Amino acid sequence: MAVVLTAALVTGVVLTRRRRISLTQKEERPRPSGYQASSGISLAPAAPDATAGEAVESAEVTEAPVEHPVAERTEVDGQPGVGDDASVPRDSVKRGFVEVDLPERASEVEEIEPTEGRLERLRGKLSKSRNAFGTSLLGLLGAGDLDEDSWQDVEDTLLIADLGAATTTEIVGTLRTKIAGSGVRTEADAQALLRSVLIDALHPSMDRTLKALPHAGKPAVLLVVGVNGVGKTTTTGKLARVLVADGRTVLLGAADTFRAAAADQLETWGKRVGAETVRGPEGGDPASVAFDAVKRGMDAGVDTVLIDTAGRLHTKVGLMDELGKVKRVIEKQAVVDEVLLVLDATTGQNGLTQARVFAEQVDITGIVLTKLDGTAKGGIVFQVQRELGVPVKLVGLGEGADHLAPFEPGAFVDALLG
Ligand SMILES: Nc1nc2c(ncn2[C@@H]2O[C@H](COP(=O)(O)OP(=O)(O)OP(=O)(O)O)[C@@H](O)[C@H]2O)c(=O)[nH]1
Repeated sequence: MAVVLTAALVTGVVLTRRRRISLTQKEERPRPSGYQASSGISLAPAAPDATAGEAVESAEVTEAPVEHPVAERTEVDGQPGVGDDASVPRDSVKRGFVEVDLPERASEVEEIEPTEGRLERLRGKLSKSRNAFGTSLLGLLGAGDLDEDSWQDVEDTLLIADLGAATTTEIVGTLRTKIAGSGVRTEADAQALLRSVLIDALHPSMDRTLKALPHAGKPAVLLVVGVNGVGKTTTTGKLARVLVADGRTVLLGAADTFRAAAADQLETWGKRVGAETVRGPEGGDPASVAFDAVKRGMDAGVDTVLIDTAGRLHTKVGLMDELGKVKRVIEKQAVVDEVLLVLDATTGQNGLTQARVFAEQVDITGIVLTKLDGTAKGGIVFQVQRELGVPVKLVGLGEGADHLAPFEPGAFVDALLG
């Protein structure tokens, strides 16, 4: 009796539990409305209005029956089958080689952003300089009558933004004279005045064209120099892209023989735009690599040879002499059209010291100011041109492959003033 009762009790408990379990509602997962990649990236169709027509066309293409070379098909119903279940008998004619059109060879060369209007497009990258510079200056000048303290603030703002003492004194002097003469009543007046004074201080008449086109049947040769880590290799690579985008053929010379990684880095940039890179053995003579690169460039008939040199501390006399040698050796067979000095805008005054020493060693024809995106001291542009009498030709505004812009005083000042 006890056994029967126990058995009935156990069966009852189990049935109750089962019922309870079966009563628990299965959690319904929301059904994805479209295709969901397993990595969690949600894929969405393109914006409807812009590509509506295309979307319809492609849908039609997808639904159209796929054409098979019917004559050569052996299966008839398209269903898989094995052994005796196969829809195609074993002894039927075997499927032969079917010619399939291969897709056109994918180009390894990347799309390059047009160079025109880059400074305008990248103006947001100058936001640090704009905040430290334009915003406060406009606030001060637009406030109406300026007392001595306000003028002191204007001066301080320019100095903090790295315009240097001489440029600052000049700009403040001009502003004072012009404001005394015409008066500034609104912020718009202040903006217009400041704009014209700053543009003038950037010497807009300086020749900023990059001498990078072939002449007398020989390629243009550009030498890229500067201290370590300023962005020489990156700039050389970005410059190659600018030229290729313009339809030019380019050859790169890796005259940085100190670091194999530097030559690898340059070669990678070259591959991305389909440009050949000439490099030498690690620790080899950079002048000889530069010579070989120019020779190869002439033989191959390219438009431009870009030579990236090793970063050298301007305080090391031997290395600076070596730079002079690189240039002289190239000149045995071709003219060096540009010597571009790359300066890191974030280093401020130190950049100027470097510039002076490099200028003593080789004739600098243009300055590339890199990393302007990472500093509030965009004013260095004013100073470096004044000190060297050499135009800033290009500015680096980021690590992106196309973050190199031609320097245009008007667009630059507009970006600073917001
Ligand atoms: N934010 C920013 N970074 C830059 C810019 N230009 C270069 N860089 C970065 O600066 C670093 C150094 O650049 P490199 O091109 O290797 O410098 P380098 O002068 O060739 O260096 P060495 O060969 O060691 O002398 C890299 O991380 C670049 O991505 C720029 O305009 N903006």
